Amino acid sequence: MAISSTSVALSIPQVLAWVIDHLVGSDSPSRRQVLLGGAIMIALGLLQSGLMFLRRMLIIDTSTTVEMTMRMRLFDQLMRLPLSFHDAWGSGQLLTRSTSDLALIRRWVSFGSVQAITSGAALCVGIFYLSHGSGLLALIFLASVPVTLVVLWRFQKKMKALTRKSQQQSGDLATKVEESVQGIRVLKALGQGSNALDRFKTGAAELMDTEMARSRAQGSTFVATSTITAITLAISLWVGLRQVASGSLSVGELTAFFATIALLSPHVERASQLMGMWLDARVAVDRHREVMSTPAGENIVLVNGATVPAVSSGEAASLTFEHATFAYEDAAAPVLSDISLDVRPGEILALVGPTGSGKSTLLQLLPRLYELDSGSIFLDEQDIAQMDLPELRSAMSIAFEEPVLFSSSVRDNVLLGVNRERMSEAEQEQILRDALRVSSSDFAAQLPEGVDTLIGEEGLSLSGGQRQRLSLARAIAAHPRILLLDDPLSALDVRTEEAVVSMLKEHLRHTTTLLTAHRPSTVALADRVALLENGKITAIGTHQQMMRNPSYARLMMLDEQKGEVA
Ligand SMILES: Nc1ncnc2c1ncn2[C@@H]1O[C@H](COP(=O)(O)OP(=O)(O)OP(=O)(O)O)[C@@H](O)[C@H]1O
Repeated sequence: MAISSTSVALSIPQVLAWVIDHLVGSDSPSRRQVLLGGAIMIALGLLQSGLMFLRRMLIIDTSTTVEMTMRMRLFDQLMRLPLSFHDAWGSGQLLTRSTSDLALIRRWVSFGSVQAITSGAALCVGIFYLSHGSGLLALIFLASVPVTLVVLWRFQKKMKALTRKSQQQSGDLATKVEESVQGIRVLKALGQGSNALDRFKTGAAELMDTEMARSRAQGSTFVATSTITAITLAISLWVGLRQVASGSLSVGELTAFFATIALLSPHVERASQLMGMWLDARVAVDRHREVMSTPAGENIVLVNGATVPAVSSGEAASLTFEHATFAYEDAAAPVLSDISLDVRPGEILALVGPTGSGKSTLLQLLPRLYELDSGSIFLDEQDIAQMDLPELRSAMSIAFEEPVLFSSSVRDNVLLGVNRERMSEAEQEQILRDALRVSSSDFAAQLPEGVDTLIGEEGLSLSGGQRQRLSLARAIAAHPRILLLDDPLSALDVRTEEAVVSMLKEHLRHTTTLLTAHRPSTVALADRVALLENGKITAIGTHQQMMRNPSYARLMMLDEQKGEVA
């Protein structure tokens, strides 16, 4: 459509030449000839408009589909990428890559690429028509093309670096906004709002400088290409008039030449703008590829509708660690080294150790949020490294130290890991009630709309303890074969903790549970305790046996004292 409409537009000057040479130049043009000339020009104009309309209609669907597909694939990739990737990337960078970068790509697909085709076609058809009239004039125009290309080549070299810088700075700025909004309470409480604003201003000013440099480069290139076009026109006019005077060119042909040039020059002048748009899209595609080409390895979410299996309940499983060693990326030393440990089916094992000893890390190795560097972990007799991730993860659920709730109802948050499709409403209701009861989340019934109250970022704010209890309810609701609890009761008062501990103990009889704990009252849940020090298990036994271990006794006593003070 683009090529057709451009060809039609460029054929109008040819009709104009015929009108001038045969009608204006003739002594007595017939009424029929005048009407025919006018009718042909109007018909061509209408045809061109119709083709342009179709061109726009056709590209809308394609460009929005391209954008949506890329966005979905990016989100899918983000879900699959390992935690080590997310640890290293700022959230703002991922945000801009999934929003504004994709909008730049859509702009190129829907407008830039079509414009490039239109300009290319215009130049080819235009040069054909120009050479048809006067070869010399066509040569003058052609001579300006390499000069324009050199200007554009220099422009794109400069512009590419600036475009990359600008998109990177936009991402950094988005990260700053995200962090400040997330940490708004800390900033306000510490009176750091103005400092945060200063940091933001610095980032915004840097982005503005880059954008100004881009605009300057674009502006000066526009001036340069326009000047080249103007000089070409001036030379053509001088040569053309001499040719008309000498009779080697008709007035109609000269008029057609200038009418054609008038149609071509916006394409040449707009070349820098088009190139800017192309570079925007190209850099955005490179940035998109950076995320997409990172090996994901997690076959868990599929764009085409396959769903992740929910947590499946079943027999409690045994867990065996054999010389498991793990180091975070770029860390000098392993966080966990040579861990060997047996957890029996249905056993509750507490991991106790000083802050930073690697307890949370050990829990996160089980669903393979991080992969072991050496050694193995067996679930029953199966090496988890050989298991399908969906199968492995459906055997367990985890409550993290930082309880995360989604913008949804209490019900949806608690039943997140439950396979609701295969359950009746009554069964779901029963599971929800049990999970809320065991986690002592009776406050949910008092919320404005009970368990249907919207919570999370866009809903009602809950206290730290309430969030922690709902997070615990979510972990236990699915009755997993293995339950991982990362200091699940740390935000609860002593009395609530006691109530939860006694109910949990009963509830977890058929679940293998690994929990991290600081307080003796939480350790009371466990059948056995493992002491983790500097990434190694240094002792294991029941709480009573372990109290003979001086390090363990010191840790427990310190925590008991803290509890009493509190
Ligand atoms: N995502 C991460 N990337 C790099 N290092 C990390 C990461 N998470 C934790 N660490 C480091 O690993 C070590 C162990 O952290 P971990 O959270 O497992 O300790 P912990 O025993 O659970 O501590 P706490 O009792 O305070 O929760 C710490 O030194 C920490 O700085």
